[in-house]
Amino acid sequence: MIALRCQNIKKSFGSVVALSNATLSVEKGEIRALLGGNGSGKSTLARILGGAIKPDEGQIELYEKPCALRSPAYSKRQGIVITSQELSLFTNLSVEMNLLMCNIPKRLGLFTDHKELREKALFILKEMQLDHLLGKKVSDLSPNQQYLIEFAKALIQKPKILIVDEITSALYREEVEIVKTMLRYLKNEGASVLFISHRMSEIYSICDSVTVMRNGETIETVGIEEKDQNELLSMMSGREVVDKFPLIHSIENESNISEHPVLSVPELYLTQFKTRIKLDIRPGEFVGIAGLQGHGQSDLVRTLFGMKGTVNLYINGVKKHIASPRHAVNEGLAFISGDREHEGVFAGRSLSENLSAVKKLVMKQKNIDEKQLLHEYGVKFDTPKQPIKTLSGGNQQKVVIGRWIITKPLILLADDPTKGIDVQARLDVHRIMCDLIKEGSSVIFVSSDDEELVQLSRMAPMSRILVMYEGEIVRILSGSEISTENIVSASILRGA
Ligand SMILES: Nc1ncnc2c1ncn2[C@@H]1O[C@H](COP(=O)(O)OP(=O)(O)OP(=O)(O)O)[C@@H](O)[C@H]1O
Repeated sequence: MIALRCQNIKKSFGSVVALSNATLSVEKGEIRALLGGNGSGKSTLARILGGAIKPDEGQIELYEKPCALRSPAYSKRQGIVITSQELSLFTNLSVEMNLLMCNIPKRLGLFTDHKELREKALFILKEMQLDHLLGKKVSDLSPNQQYLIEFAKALIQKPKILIVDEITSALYREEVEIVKTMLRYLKNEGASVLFISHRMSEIYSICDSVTVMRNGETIETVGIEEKDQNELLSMMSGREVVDKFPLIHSIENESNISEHPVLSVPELYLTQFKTRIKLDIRPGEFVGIAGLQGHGQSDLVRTLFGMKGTVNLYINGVKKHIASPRHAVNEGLAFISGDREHEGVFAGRSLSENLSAVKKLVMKQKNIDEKQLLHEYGVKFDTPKQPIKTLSGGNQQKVVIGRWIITKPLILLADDPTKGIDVQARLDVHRIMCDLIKEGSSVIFVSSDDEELVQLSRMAPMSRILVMYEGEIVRILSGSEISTENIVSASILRGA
Protein backbone atom coordinates (compact mmCIF):
# COMPACT_ATOMS: atom_id res chain seq x y z
CA MET A 1 0.00 0.00 0.00
CA ILE A 2 1.22 3.51 -0.82
CA ALA A 3 1.41 5.52 2.42
CA LEU A 4 2.43 8.83 0.84
CA ARG A 5 2.15 10.08 -2.72
CA CYS A 6 3.32 13.53 -3.82
CA GLN A 7 2.46 14.56 -7.34
CA ASN A 8 4.05 17.50 -9.12
CA ILE A 9 4.51 19.66 -6.01
CA LYS A 10 5.67 23.21 -6.73
CA LYS A 11 6.71 25.93 -4.31
CA SER A 12 8.38 29.32 -4.79
CA PHE A 13 9.51 31.93 -2.30
CA GLY A 14 9.30 35.19 -4.24
CA SER A 15 11.57 34.70 -7.24
CA VAL A 16 13.28 31.62 -5.74
CA VAL A 17 11.88 28.35 -7.02
CA ALA A 18 12.38 25.89 -4.16
CA LEU A 19 10.36 23.05 -5.70
CA SER A 20 9.59 22.84 -9.41
CA ASN A 21 8.35 19.27 -9.51
CA ALA A 22 8.49 16.96 -6.53
CA THR A 23 6.90 13.62 -7.34
CA LEU A 24 7.36 10.51 -5.23
CA SER A 25 5.52 7.59 -3.64
CA VAL A 26 6.50 5.85 -0.42
CA GLU A 27 5.17 2.43 0.56
CA LYS A 28 3.87 1.57 4.01
CA GLY A 29 6.85 0.30 6.04
CA GLU A 30 9.44 1.75 3.65
CA ILE A 31 12.45 3.82 4.70
CA ARG A 32 13.13 6.23 1.85
CA ALA A 33 16.17 8.46 1.66
CA LEU A 34 15.82 11.92 0.19
CA LEU A 35 19.19 12.83 -1.26
CA GLY A 36 20.08 16.08 -2.97
CA GLY A 37 22.53 18.94 -2.96
CA ASN A 38 22.19 21.95 -0.69
CA GLY A 39 19.19 23.96 -1.75
CA SER A 40 17.65 21.17 -3.85
CA GLY A 41 14.32 21.44 -1.99
CA LYS A 42 14.37 18.57 0.53
CA SER A 43 13.47 20.64 3.60
CA THR A 44 10.85 22.57 1.65
CA LEU A 45 9.14 19.29 0.77
CA ALA A 46 9.43 18.18 4.41
CA ARG A 47 7.87 21.44 5.62
CA ILE A 48 5.00 21.10 3.13
CA LEU A 49 4.30 17.58 4.40
CA GLY A 50 4.49 18.84 7.99
CA GLY A 51 1.87 21.50 7.16
CA ALA A 52 4.22 24.40 7.97
CA ILE A 53 3.97 25.83 4.44
CA LYS A 54 1.49 25.30 1.62
CA PRO A 55 2.51 24.18 -1.86
CA ASP A 56 1.68 26.47 -4.79
CA GLU A 57 0.58 23.48 -6.87
CA GLY A 58 0.41 19.71 -6.74
CA GLN A 59 -1.45 16.91 -5.01
CA ILE A 60 -0.70 14.90 -1.91
CA GLU A 61 -2.30 11.57 -1.06
CA LEU A 62 -2.11 9.75 2.25
CA TYR A 63 -2.96 6.07 2.20
CA GLU A 64 -4.28 6.56 -1.34
CA LYS A 65 -6.72 9.34 -0.43
CA PRO A 66 -6.22 13.01 -1.45
CA CYS A 67 -5.27 15.17 1.47
CA ALA A 68 -4.76 18.94 1.86
CA LEU A 69 -2.17 19.42 4.59
CA ARG A 70 -3.43 22.77 5.79
CA SER A 71 -1.62 23.21 9.12
CA PRO A 72 1.00 21.55 11.37
CA ALA A 73 -1.78 20.38 13.71
CA TYR A 74 -3.67 18.80 10.79
CA SER A 75 -0.54 17.00 9.52
CA LYS A 76 0.06 15.69 13.04
CA ARG A 77 -3.48 14.37 13.22
CA GLN A 78 -2.80 12.48 9.97
CA GLY A 79 0.22 10.89 11.66
CA ILE A 80 2.92 12.93 9.87
CA VAL A 81 5.67 13.91 12.28
CA ILE A 82 8.85 15.83 11.45
CA THR A 83 12.01 15.74 13.47
CA SER A 84 14.90 18.01 12.59
CA GLN A 85 17.91 19.72 14.09
CA GLU A 86 15.80 22.76 14.79
CA LEU A 87 15.02 21.95 18.36
CA SER A 88 11.55 22.57 19.72
CA LEU A 89 12.44 21.72 23.31
CA PHE A 90 11.70 23.71 26.46
CA THR A 91 15.14 23.77 27.98
CA ASN A 92 13.95 24.68 31.51
CA LEU A 93 11.73 21.59 31.68
CA SER A 94 12.58 17.96 32.30
CA VAL A 95 13.24 15.41 29.58
CA GLU A 96 9.97 13.56 30.32
CA MET A 97 7.89 16.75 30.28
CA ASN A 98 9.36 17.59 26.87
CA LEU A 99 8.80 14.12 25.50
CA LEU A 100 5.10 14.18 26.33
CA MET A 101 4.48 17.88 25.79
CA CYS A 102 1.97 17.12 23.02
CA ASN A 103 0.01 14.71 25.19
CA ILE A 104 0.58 15.23 28.90
CA PRO A 105 -1.17 12.48 30.93
CA LYS A 106 -3.71 13.90 33.40
CA ARG A 107 -5.31 12.81 36.67
CA LEU A 108 -8.96 13.76 37.06
CA GLY A 109 -8.62 15.51 33.75
CA LEU A 110 -6.82 18.35 35.53
CA PHE A 111 -3.49 17.55 37.12
CA THR A 112 -0.37 16.18 35.48
CA ASP A 113 -0.08 12.49 36.22
CA HIS A 114 3.64 12.45 36.97
CA LYS A 115 3.77 8.69 37.49
CA GLU A 116 2.33 7.95 34.05
CA LEU A 117 4.44 10.71 32.54
CA ARG A 118 7.61 9.08 33.86
CA GLU A 119 6.50 5.60 32.83
CA LYS A 120 5.68 6.58 29.26
CA ALA A 121 8.91 8.57 28.90
CA LEU A 122 10.98 5.79 30.45
CA PHE A 123 9.62 3.28 27.96
CA ILE A 124 10.94 5.17 24.94
CA LEU A 125 14.14 6.25 26.70
CA LYS A 126 14.91 2.63 27.56
CA GLU A 127 14.37 1.56 23.96
CA MET A 128 16.93 4.21 23.00
CA GLN A 129 19.33 3.32 25.84
CA LEU A 130 18.85 6.83 27.22
CA ASP A 131 17.06 5.95 30.48
CA HIS A 132 19.83 7.73 32.43
CA LEU A 133 18.39 11.01 31.09
CA LEU A 134 15.06 10.62 32.88
CA GLY A 135 14.51 13.45 35.36
CA LYS A 136 17.24 15.67 33.85
CA LYS A 137 16.56 19.21 32.75
CA VAL A 138 17.02 19.63 28.99
CA SER A 139 19.39 22.58 29.54
CA ASP A 140 21.75 20.17 31.36
CA LEU A 141 22.03 17.86 28.34
CA SER A 142 24.73 18.02 25.67
CA PRO A 143 23.59 19.28 22.23
CA ASN A 144 23.68 15.72 20.87
CA GLN A 145 21.54 14.41 23.72
CA GLN A 146 19.09 17.22 22.96
CA TYR A 147 18.87 16.10 19.31
CA LEU A 148 18.14 12.56 20.48
CA ILE A 149 15.42 13.82 22.82
CA GLU A 150 13.92 15.77 19.91
CA PHE A 151 13.97 12.51 17.95
CA ALA A 152 12.41 10.57 20.86
CA LYS A 153 9.70 13.23 21.06
CA ALA A 154 8.77 12.42 17.48
CA LEU A 155 8.75 8.66 18.14
CA ILE A 156 6.51 8.95 21.17
CA GLN A 157 3.81 10.42 18.92
CA LYS A 158 3.68 7.05 17.11
CA PRO A 159 4.05 8.53 13.62
CA LYS A 160 2.61 6.84 10.55
CA ILE A 161 4.96 8.89 8.40
CA LEU A 162 8.12 10.14 10.06
CA ILE A 163 10.29 12.72 8.34
CA VAL A 164 13.84 12.82 9.70
CA ASP A 165 15.44 16.01 8.42
CA GLU A 166 19.21 15.80 8.83
CA ILE A 167 19.07 14.84 12.47
CA THR A 168 22.09 12.56 12.16
CA SER A 169 24.46 15.11 10.67
CA ALA A 170 25.66 16.12 14.14
CA LEU A 171 25.55 12.68 15.69
CA TYR A 172 28.36 10.26 16.34
CA ARG A 173 28.44 6.66 15.23
CA GLU A 174 26.94 5.17 18.38
CA GLU A 175 24.08 7.69 18.37
CA VAL A 176 23.38 7.06 14.70
CA GLU A 177 23.06 3.37 15.64
CA ILE A 178 20.30 4.33 18.11
CA VAL A 179 18.46 6.26 15.39
CA LYS A 180 18.89 3.33 13.03
CA THR A 181 17.48 0.83 15.53
CA MET A 182 14.46 3.02 16.21
CA LEU A 183 13.75 3.53 12.51
CA ARG A 184 13.89 -0.23 11.96
CA TYR A 185 11.46 -0.63 14.85
CA LEU A 186 9.07 1.92 13.29
CA LYS A 187 9.36 0.17 9.93
CA ASN A 188 8.38 -3.13 11.51
CA GLU A 189 5.36 -1.39 13.04
CA GLY A 190 4.30 -0.39 9.50
CA ALA A 191 5.32 3.28 9.59
CA SER A 192 7.04 4.92 6.62
CA VAL A 193 10.10 7.13 6.91
CA LEU A 194 11.53 9.91 4.76
CA PHE A 195 15.17 10.15 5.79
CA ILE A 196 17.06 13.27 4.75
CA SER A 197 20.82 13.02 5.12
CA HIS A 198 24.03 13.99 3.37
CA ARG A 199 25.92 11.02 4.76
CA MET A 200 26.02 8.34 2.11
CA SER A 201 27.10 5.54 4.45
CA GLU A 202 24.04 6.15 6.66
CA ILE A 203 21.73 6.15 3.67
CA TYR A 204 23.15 2.78 2.60
CA SER A 205 22.88 1.27 6.07
CA ILE A 206 19.46 2.66 7.04
CA CYS A 207 17.31 3.08 3.91
CA ASP A 208 15.49 0.72 1.56
CA SER A 209 15.37 3.14 -1.36
CA VAL A 210 16.47 6.62 -2.34
CA THR A 211 14.86 9.52 -4.20
CA VAL A 212 17.40 11.88 -5.69
CA MET A 213 16.53 15.58 -5.93
CA ARG A 214 18.16 18.26 -8.02
CA ASN A 215 17.17 21.93 -8.34
CA GLY A 216 13.72 21.42 -6.84
CA GLU A 217 12.93 18.31 -8.86
CA THR A 218 12.78 14.66 -7.96
CA ILE A 219 15.08 13.07 -10.53
CA GLU A 220 14.66 9.35 -9.88
CA THR A 221 13.83 6.81 -7.20
CA VAL A 222 15.90 3.63 -7.01
CA GLY A 223 16.35 0.69 -4.65
CA ILE A 224 19.34 1.31 -2.41
CA GLU A 225 21.21 -1.64 -3.89
CA GLU A 226 20.75 -0.53 -7.48
CA LYS A 227 23.26 2.35 -7.49
CA ASP A 228 26.67 2.91 -5.99
CA GLN A 229 27.77 6.16 -4.35
CA ASN A 230 29.30 7.60 -7.51
CA GLU A 231 26.15 6.90 -9.50
CA LEU A 232 24.02 8.64 -6.86
CA LEU A 233 26.42 11.55 -6.86
CA SER A 234 26.12 11.83 -10.66
CA MET A 235 22.33 11.82 -10.39
CA MET A 236 22.50 14.57 -7.77
CA SER A 237 24.81 16.81 -9.73
CA GLY A 238 23.70 15.92 -13.26
CA ARG A 239 27.35 15.40 -14.13
CA GLU A 240 29.48 12.34 -14.43
CA VAL A 241 31.65 11.92 -11.36
CA VAL A 242 35.04 10.80 -12.52
CA ASP A 243 37.05 10.54 -9.35
CA LYS A 244 35.06 10.92 -6.19
CA PHE A 245 37.81 10.84 -3.61
CA PRO A 246 41.04 11.78 -5.32
CA LEU A 247 44.23 10.55 -3.78
CA ILE A 248 46.32 13.66 -4.15
CA HIS A 249 49.37 12.41 -2.29
CA SER A 250 50.66 9.17 -0.95
CA ILE A 251 50.24 9.01 2.79
CA GLU A 252 53.20 6.67 3.11
CA ASN A 253 55.75 9.42 2.71
CA GLU A 254 56.33 10.40 6.30
CA SER A 255 60.02 11.21 5.81
CA ASN A 256 59.10 14.73 4.62
CA ILE A 257 57.90 15.68 8.04
CA SER A 258 59.69 18.79 9.16
CA GLU A 259 61.55 18.66 12.44
CA HIS A 260 60.13 22.03 13.47
CA PRO A 261 56.52 22.09 14.50
CA VAL A 262 54.44 25.14 13.59
CA LEU A 263 52.42 24.56 16.73
CA SER A 264 53.72 23.01 19.88
CA VAL A 265 51.72 22.65 23.08
CA PRO A 266 53.66 21.02 25.91
CA GLU A 267 50.59 20.77 28.15
CA LEU A 268 47.08 21.45 26.96
CA TYR A 269 44.79 21.19 29.97
CA LEU A 270 41.26 19.97 29.24
CA THR A 271 39.16 21.22 32.15
CA GLN A 272 36.26 18.82 31.72
CA PHE A 273 38.50 15.74 31.97
CA LYS A 274 41.33 17.25 34.03
CA THR A 275 43.77 15.74 31.55
CA ARG A 276 46.89 17.16 29.94
CA ILE A 277 47.70 16.65 26.29
CA LYS A 278 50.95 17.20 24.43
CA LEU A 279 50.67 18.28 20.81
CA ASP A 280 53.15 18.96 18.02
CA ILE A 281 51.76 19.95 14.65
CA ARG A 282 53.95 20.31 11.59
CA PRO A 283 53.58 22.91 8.84
CA GLY A 284 51.27 21.61 6.14
CA GLU A 285 50.03 18.73 8.25
CA PHE A 286 46.47 17.43 8.42
CA VAL A 287 45.60 16.16 11.89
CA GLY A 288 42.23 14.48 12.26
CA ILE A 289 40.74 14.17 15.74
CA ALA A 290 38.56 11.12 16.22
CA GLY A 291 36.86 9.26 19.05
CA LEU A 292 33.43 8.50 20.42
CA GLN A 293 31.24 11.55 20.96
CA GLY A 294 32.18 13.70 23.96
CA HIS A 295 35.68 12.40 24.68
CA GLY A 296 37.28 15.84 24.48
CA GLN A 297 37.71 16.32 20.72
CA SER A 298 35.71 19.52 20.64
CA ASP A 299 37.32 20.77 23.88
CA LEU A 300 40.76 20.27 22.36
CA VAL A 301 40.24 22.65 19.43
CA ARG A 302 38.21 25.13 21.48
CA THR A 303 40.88 25.26 24.19
CA LEU A 304 43.57 25.86 21.55
CA PHE A 305 41.52 28.77 20.18
CA GLY A 306 41.45 30.49 23.57
CA MET A 307 37.75 29.82 24.13
CA LYS A 308 38.31 28.20 27.53
CA GLY A 309 40.77 30.63 29.08
CA THR A 310 44.45 31.38 28.53
CA VAL A 311 46.53 28.71 26.87
CA ASN A 312 50.31 28.62 26.58
CA LEU A 313 51.76 27.37 23.34
CA TYR A 314 54.58 27.82 20.87
CA ILE A 315 54.01 29.05 17.35
CA ASN A 316 57.06 28.49 15.15
CA GLY A 317 59.11 28.14 18.32
CA VAL A 318 57.95 31.43 19.89
CA LYS A 319 56.08 31.26 23.18
CA LYS A 320 52.56 32.72 23.08
CA HIS A 321 49.81 33.17 25.65
CA ILE A 322 46.51 32.91 23.84
CA ALA A 323 43.97 34.61 26.07
CA SER A 324 40.97 34.88 23.74
CA PRO A 325 39.75 33.97 20.24
CA ARG A 326 40.63 37.49 19.03
CA HIS A 327 44.16 36.95 20.25
CA ALA A 328 44.23 33.54 18.56
CA VAL A 329 43.17 35.07 15.22
CA ASN A 330 45.95 37.64 15.48
CA GLU A 331 48.46 34.80 15.99
CA GLY A 332 47.30 33.08 12.79
CA LEU A 333 44.72 30.65 14.13
CA ALA A 334 41.22 30.20 12.71
CA PHE A 335 38.27 28.25 14.07
CA ILE A 336 35.33 26.86 12.11
CA SER A 337 32.43 25.74 14.23
CA GLY A 338 29.94 23.18 13.01
CA ASP A 339 27.27 24.71 15.24
CA ARG A 340 25.96 26.95 12.53
CA GLU A 341 22.98 28.28 14.43
CA HIS A 342 24.72 29.31 17.66
CA GLU A 343 28.31 29.95 16.65
CA GLY A 344 28.34 30.21 12.87
CA VAL A 345 26.02 32.67 11.21
CA PHE A 346 25.19 36.23 12.17
CA ALA A 347 21.53 35.60 11.54
CA GLY A 348 20.38 39.17 10.91
CA ARG A 349 23.27 39.97 8.57
CA SER A 350 23.88 39.65 4.84
CA LEU A 351 26.06 37.07 3.08
CA SER A 352 28.70 39.65 2.44
CA GLU A 353 28.84 40.74 6.10
CA ASN A 354 28.94 37.12 7.23
CA LEU A 355 31.74 36.25 4.84
CA SER A 356 34.02 39.17 5.58
CA ALA A 357 33.36 39.55 9.33
CA VAL A 358 36.74 38.28 10.58
CA LYS A 359 38.82 39.72 7.79
CA LYS A 360 37.33 43.20 8.13
CA LEU A 361 36.52 43.48 11.82
CA VAL A 362 39.36 41.55 13.44
CA MET A 363 42.13 41.69 10.84
CA LYS A 364 41.15 45.20 9.70
CA GLN A 365 41.54 44.31 6.03
CA LYS A 366 39.36 45.88 3.37
CA ASN A 367 38.95 45.23 -0.37
CA ILE A 368 37.27 41.86 -0.31
CA ASP A 369 35.46 40.71 -3.44
CA GLU A 370 32.65 38.90 -1.65
CA LYS A 371 30.75 37.99 -4.81
CA GLN A 372 33.76 36.30 -6.38
CA LEU A 373 34.53 34.44 -3.14
CA LEU A 374 30.95 33.25 -2.73
CA HIS A 375 31.16 31.77 -6.24
CA GLU A 376 34.53 30.20 -5.41
CA TYR A 377 33.05 28.45 -2.38
CA GLY A 378 30.10 27.21 -4.43
CA VAL A 379 27.43 29.15 -2.51
CA LYS A 380 24.05 29.24 -4.27
CA PHE A 381 22.90 32.86 -3.94
CA ASP A 382 21.22 35.79 -5.70
CA THR A 383 23.16 38.74 -4.35
CA PRO A 384 25.81 39.14 -1.60
CA LYS A 385 23.40 41.60 0.04
CA GLN A 386 20.68 39.02 0.75
CA PRO A 387 20.19 37.98 4.39
CA ILE A 388 22.09 34.78 5.17
CA LYS A 389 18.92 33.26 6.63
CA THR A 390 17.39 33.06 3.13
CA LEU A 391 19.97 30.41 2.15
CA SER A 392 19.56 26.68 2.72
CA GLY A 393 21.40 25.32 5.76
CA GLY A 394 24.29 23.85 3.80
CA ASN A 395 24.87 27.05 1.84
CA GLN A 396 24.95 29.04 5.08
CA GLN A 397 27.66 26.71 6.39
CA LYS A 398 29.72 27.21 3.22
CA VAL A 399 29.72 30.97 3.94
CA VAL A 400 30.89 30.29 7.51
CA ILE A 401 33.72 28.07 6.23
CA GLY A 402 34.66 30.68 3.63
CA ARG A 403 34.87 33.35 6.36
CA TRP A 404 37.81 31.53 7.94
CA ILE A 405 39.50 30.13 4.84
CA ILE A 406 39.93 33.65 3.44
CA THR A 407 42.01 34.58 6.48
CA LYS A 408 44.66 32.14 5.14
CA PRO A 409 45.46 30.93 8.65
CA LEU A 410 48.69 29.34 9.80
CA ILE A 411 46.64 26.77 11.68
CA LEU A 412 43.01 26.04 10.95
CA LEU A 413 40.99 24.47 13.75
CA ALA A 414 37.72 22.90 12.69
CA ASP A 415 35.03 21.38 14.88
CA ASP A 416 32.88 19.12 12.69
CA PRO A 417 32.61 21.87 10.06
CA THR A 418 30.96 19.99 7.21
CA LYS A 419 27.85 18.69 8.91
CA GLY A 420 24.78 19.62 6.92
CA ILE A 421 26.82 20.08 3.77
CA ASP A 422 25.92 17.97 0.75
CA VAL A 423 28.28 15.31 -0.59
CA GLN A 424 29.47 17.31 -3.56
CA ALA A 425 29.97 20.50 -1.55
CA ARG A 426 31.76 18.51 1.12
CA LEU A 427 34.25 17.33 -1.48
CA ASP A 428 34.67 20.96 -2.56
CA VAL A 429 35.35 21.94 1.05
CA HIS A 430 37.88 19.12 1.35
CA ARG A 431 39.64 20.37 -1.77
CA ILE A 432 39.68 23.92 -0.40
CA MET A 433 41.21 22.59 2.84
CA CYS A 434 43.83 20.65 0.89
CA ASP A 435 44.70 23.74 -1.17
CA LEU A 436 45.20 25.56 2.10
CA ILE A 437 47.44 22.72 3.31
CA LYS A 438 49.41 22.84 0.04
CA GLU A 439 50.04 26.51 0.69
CA GLY A 440 51.56 25.57 4.04
CA SER A 441 48.68 25.85 6.52
CA SER A 442 48.12 23.09 9.06
CA VAL A 443 44.66 21.78 9.77
CA ILE A 444 43.37 20.24 12.99
CA PHE A 445 40.01 18.75 12.11
CA VAL A 446 37.44 17.19 14.44
CA SER A 447 34.78 15.12 12.72
CA SER A 448 31.91 12.95 13.91
CA ASP A 449 32.32 11.08 10.63
CA ASP A 450 35.32 8.73 10.64
CA GLU A 451 35.09 8.22 6.89
CA GLU A 452 35.54 11.95 6.36
CA LEU A 453 38.76 11.89 8.41
CA VAL A 454 40.11 8.97 6.40
CA GLN A 455 39.26 10.70 3.10
CA LEU A 456 40.93 13.93 4.15
CA SER A 457 44.01 12.07 5.39
CA ARG A 458 44.34 10.49 1.97
CA MET A 459 44.16 13.85 0.25
CA ALA A 460 46.82 15.59 2.36
CA PRO A 461 50.56 14.98 1.93
CA MET A 462 51.18 14.57 5.66
CA SER A 463 48.52 13.34 7.96
CA ARG A 464 47.82 11.73 11.28
CA ILE A 465 44.67 10.79 13.11
CA LEU A 466 44.62 11.20 16.88
CA VAL A 467 42.01 9.08 18.64
CA MET A 468 40.73 10.46 21.93
CA TYR A 469 39.28 8.66 24.92
CA GLU A 470 38.20 10.39 28.13
CA GLY A 471 40.20 13.51 27.36
CA GLU A 472 43.40 11.70 26.39
CA ILE A 473 45.01 10.84 23.08
CA VAL A 474 45.03 7.06 23.21
CA ARG A 475 46.21 6.25 19.72
CA ILE A 476 47.98 8.01 16.87
CA LEU A 477 47.36 6.57 13.44
CA SER A 478 49.55 7.41 10.48
CA GLY A 479 50.32 6.09 7.00
CA SER A 480 48.64 2.82 6.15
CA GLU A 481 47.25 2.47 9.69
CA ILE A 482 44.67 5.15 8.88
CA SER A 483 41.37 3.35 8.35
CA THR A 484 37.85 3.56 9.76
CA GLU A 485 38.31 0.09 11.30
CA ASN A 486 41.37 1.23 13.26
CA ILE A 487 39.63 4.43 14.36
CA VAL A 488 36.61 2.46 15.57
CA SER A 489 38.62 -0.09 17.50
CA ALA A 490 40.85 2.55 19.09
CA SER A 491 37.79 4.62 20.08
CA ILE A 492 35.98 1.74 21.67
CA LEU A 493 38.85 -0.24 23.11
CA ARG A 494 40.70 2.72 24.58
CA GLY A 495 43.40 2.83 21.97
CA ALA A 496 43.80 -0.87 21.21
N1 LIG B 1 11.74 30.98 3.56
C1 LIG B 1 12.47 31.05 2.45
N2 LIG B 1 12.64 32.22 1.78
C2 LIG B 1 13.36 32.29 0.64
N3 LIG B 1 13.96 31.23 0.06
C3 LIG B 1 13.84 30.05 0.68
C4 LIG B 1 13.10 29.88 1.90
N4 LIG B 1 13.14 28.57 2.27
C5 LIG B 1 13.89 27.95 1.33
N5 LIG B 1 14.31 28.82 0.38
C6 LIG B 1 15.13 28.51 -0.80
O1 LIG B 1 14.58 27.36 -1.41
C7 LIG B 1 15.62 26.51 -1.92
C8 LIG B 1 15.44 25.12 -1.35
O2 LIG B 1 15.78 25.16 0.04
P1 LIG B 1 15.69 23.89 0.99
O3 LIG B 1 15.98 24.37 2.38
O4 LIG B 1 14.41 23.17 0.75
O5 LIG B 1 16.90 23.00 0.44
P2 LIG B 1 17.55 21.68 1.03
O6 LIG B 1 17.61 20.69 -0.08
O7 LIG B 1 16.84 21.25 2.27
O8 LIG B 1 19.02 22.19 1.36
P3 LIG B 1 20.09 21.77 2.51
O9 LIG B 1 20.64 20.44 2.12
O10 LIG B 1 21.14 22.83 2.40
O11 LIG B 1 19.39 21.80 3.83
C9 LIG B 1 16.93 27.18 -1.55
O12 LIG B 1 17.39 27.89 -2.68
C10 LIG B 1 16.57 28.13 -0.42
O13 LIG B 1 17.44 29.25 -0.43
